[in-house]
Formats: sequence, structure tokens, C-alpha cells
Amino acid sequence: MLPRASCRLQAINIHYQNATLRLFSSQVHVNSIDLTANDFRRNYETALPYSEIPGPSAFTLMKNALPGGKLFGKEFDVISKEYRREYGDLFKFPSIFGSMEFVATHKPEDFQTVFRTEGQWPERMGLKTMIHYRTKVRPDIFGKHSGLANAQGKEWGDFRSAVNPVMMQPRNTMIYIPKVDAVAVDFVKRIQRIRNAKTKEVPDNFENELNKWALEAVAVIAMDARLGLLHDNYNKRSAKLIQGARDAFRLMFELEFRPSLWRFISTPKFKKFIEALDAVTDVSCEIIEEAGERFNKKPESSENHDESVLEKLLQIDPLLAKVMAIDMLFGGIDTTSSAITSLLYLLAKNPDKQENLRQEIMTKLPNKDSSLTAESMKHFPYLRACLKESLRVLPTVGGNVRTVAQNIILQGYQIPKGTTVSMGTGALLREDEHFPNANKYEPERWLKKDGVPAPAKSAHPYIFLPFGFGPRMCVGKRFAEMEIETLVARIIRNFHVEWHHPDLKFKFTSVNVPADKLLFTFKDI
Ligand code: HEM
Repeated sequence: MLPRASCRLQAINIHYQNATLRLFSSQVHVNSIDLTANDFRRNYETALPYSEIPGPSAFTLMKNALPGGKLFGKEFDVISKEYRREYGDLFKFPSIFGSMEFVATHKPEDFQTVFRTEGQWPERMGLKTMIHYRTKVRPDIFGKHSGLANAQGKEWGDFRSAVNPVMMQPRNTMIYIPKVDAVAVDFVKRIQRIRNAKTKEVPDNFENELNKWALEAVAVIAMDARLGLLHDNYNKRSAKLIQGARDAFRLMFELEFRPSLWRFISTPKFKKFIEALDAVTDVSCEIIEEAGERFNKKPESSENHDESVLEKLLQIDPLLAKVMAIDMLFGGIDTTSSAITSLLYLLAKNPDKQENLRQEIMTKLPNKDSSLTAESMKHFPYLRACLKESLRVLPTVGGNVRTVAQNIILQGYQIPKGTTVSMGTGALLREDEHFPNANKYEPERWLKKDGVPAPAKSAHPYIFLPFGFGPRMCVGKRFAEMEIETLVARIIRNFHVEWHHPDLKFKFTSVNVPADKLLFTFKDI
């Protein structure tokens, strides 16, 4: 323990918490935007009752979702699209087999109402499968913590206040650039090794390679550990972690959102899910323990400015540090690799944009072995725009969710406090009404030119929220953006990225993942 560092962290923590509260205080309790409490109460009483929100009955939903039904095996975005066509921009998904009833909306004004009334401790429904696993199956590891993503109320507020200064401050992200860049350089070498010598196309397991990069990069930030995943003979333990995270993510989605009896009996899928989570938990704990031993061996006097997230959090609360590190390993694989897949694919399909990006990168990486620094990363506005645009055209997550914190009115209907509302932002990102030429990949729409604001700024501000919104937004946002930008800068500096196959499809699990093999071609510059 380092008491002085701990005090410093707590001071930053309090400062950050105050700043965060200031930032969002103007957004609290304004559902009635500009209405007095009495006016709002009157409006609420005369609004249409919640029970009248249109939508399929539990029976129809079951019938459609079971074998032979019109939506059998369909992804959530397809089901949502179908019901939106049938019922309009607001409809209700009833509860089946103990799953949660929720309201789905596709109107930006509704997103604004929900977010601006979310309060100090916004609630996003916890994942019942994860909470069950952590509190009932593995309390030995997780103690009272079901994880940041699943905690609610003050427990969430305390957890988040502890991790925010370490994970959300830009300064604390930049310090990891050299280490994350070293991972990117290794990945470039890996591409050179594994691609076909003649065609330069990578093997059909390239998605797994991207997963390995994502885990290697997040581990270096989370616990200053190089796992060696980019070597030819990477160890079985890490393979188990990747496979476990991938299986758990996909099964979690099925168990949470499709009809399932797991709440009543341990179904085969549920057993597989527990096995997958056990693999993630056990391997993560081993890696964390090894990191802890390394930190203990560090001399007291050694520099601590680029301490890992784990090391910093250990000085605040060891259990919280462990749970957050596990969540970083678990949550930092599929998300980041899905986002980078979309970006590489869109750059491959739009060679002119790829060339613009290369020109920008060349200014700071004149040689292939020039170093990427925090300073050089500040000068890549086009790279940032390319990432934003790919998160718009092929978003990693399809929407946002909140449990509403007070009674509100959406599209004339009463939405009582405690209702789960799913905001289908993903569906609107490809609509011309919000983004002209919405299907076109145009990073320029995110850039201001000659003093003229970026065209994308004229879209409703609550539609493009790839990392969520407000105090509960993605805690890994800054790390994810930095990891992706670093790797893409390295790749585009080294290769022409090409795609010579039918259009790549994505499927919606908990995140959008590629449905086909990632057969990219990487030709040397
Ligand atoms: C491109 C990559 C990523 C995307 C698009 C993404 C997106 C999201 C979104 C939309 C949320 C919900 C936010 C809200 O409700 O307002 C979220 C939450 C979260 N994300 Fe990410 N994420 C990404 C990467 C990561 C990474 C790398 C980590 C770990 C280092 C991470 C950890 C988390 C955690 C722990 C939460 C829950 C936060 C809370 O409830 O306080 N994410 N993410």
C-alpha cells in the first residue's frame, strides 16, 4: 500500500466526482423540461395509460419467436424493426418466462427525456444472468460486488466514483499510449506472419486474431501484463479466457433476451454459460494474482505515473480493484474488436477515405517505425472522424437502456417510474432524416471546415451515443478509443487494407459481431 498515492487518488476522486456532478446537474429533474411540477402532474394524469402502449402480446411474441414463427432465430435488431413497422415508434415487449417487460422507443426526443431525467445514479437494468453468477455461484470471488455494469443506486455511485478518476480522465488514458502502441506494432508483425505470402489475405480465423489483440491491449492497461497472445504459440490459458469471454457474451444475450427456462431449471445453455464464466473468472484471477505479486516486488521508490488500472485501484479497495480488472478483461474483448472490425471494413470498402487517413497518419508517422506518442495522437482529427463514422454506420451496440427514474411521458403515454426503456438509437443512425446520405461512409461529416460546424452536429444530439450517455456512460470509452486509434494508425501506415468478398454481414449478440469470416487483404505500403 502507498498511503500518499492513495490520498492523491482520493483527492482526484472527489474533484472528479464534483466535476461530474456539476456537468450533469443541469440535466437532472427536467423531464418536465420547462414545465412546473404541477403542470407536469396534470399532463401525466391526462396522458394515455401505460397499459395502452401498443405491442405484441406475450402469446404472439412466443409464437413468433419459437420454431416455425416468423421471427424464429432472428436477431434482436430484426425483431425490433419488424415490430416498429407494425406498431410504430413506441411499443412494449411483454415479459415471457420471467424475462423483463420493457418499452422500446425510436424517437430522439424520447431519448432526451429519458436521459435528462435519469438522476444522480442512473439505472440500467442489471443482467440477471451475471448477477446470479456473481452473487450465487461465485461469491467466493466477487463478494458483495456484482460488477460496475450490474450495480445500482449508491453501491453503483460509490463504485463509479472510485474508478472514474482512474479510467475516465484523458490524462490517465494517454499515459498508456506507448505500451498499447507496442501491442499494435506486434499485431502488425503478426499480420505479416499469418497472411498468405502471395495473395496477402489473412486466414479465416482473423476475428480470433483481433480478439487476441483486444485482450493483449486491455491487459496492458488493466494490469501492465503482456499475455503473449500475439506469439505463434500463445498459451492455452489465454485461449481459454478469450473463448470463455466470447461464449459468455453470446450465451448471456440468448439467456437474457430470448425465451429461456434458465430461471427455473439449469438448461444446457445455462450450464455452458456458467462454464464459460468460470473460465473467464478463474483465468482472470490467476493473471490478477500474478500482477499483484509483480507490484509487490516493485521497489517503493519506483515511478508510479504509468501504474496499471489494477495497481491504482488496489490502493483504494482491493476487492473493487479485482472485480474491475475482471470486467475490463471480460468487457474489453468483443466490444473493441467489433468496433475495429467495422472501421477496418469501412476503410477497405472506401479506399479514398483510407488514403485521406494515410496522408494524415504519415504526418506523424513518417517512417514505419516512428513512435506514436500522446502528442502525435492529438493530431489525428481525421482518424477520430473515421472511428466516429464507423460507429455510426456499423455501431458496436444497437441502443441504450435505462430504468426510468421518475414518471415521464413518451409519445403521449404514461411511463411510470421503474419502467425499463430501450432506446433504439442504432436504427436511426442509418436514416437520411437524421444523417443525409446515411448509408454512405463519410468521415468528413464529423469535421468542421472553414469555421462551418461539422454537418453531423445538426443531427439530434441524443441519437449518436455509441458509448451511452451521462454519468453511467461506458467506463472503458477512453481506453477503447485509444486502443482502436493506435492500432488503426499502425495498420494504415503499414498496409493498404482491401476487401475482395461479398459485403460483410454483422449479427447482433450483446454487441454486433461479424457474421462472416474476416478475409481482409493487407498489402504492404
Ligand atoms: C468500442 C468499444 C466499446 C463500446 C462501443 C462500448 C459501449 C458501451 C455502452 C453503450 C455502455 C452502456 C452505457 C450507458 O448505459 O450509458 C457501456 C458500458 C460499460 N462498458 Fe463499454 N463499450 C466499449 C468498450 C469497453 C471497454 C474496453 C471496457 C472495459 C475496459 C468497457 C467497460 C464497460 C463497463 C464496465 C460498462 C458499465 C458502466 C456502468 O454501468 O457504470 N467497455 N459500454
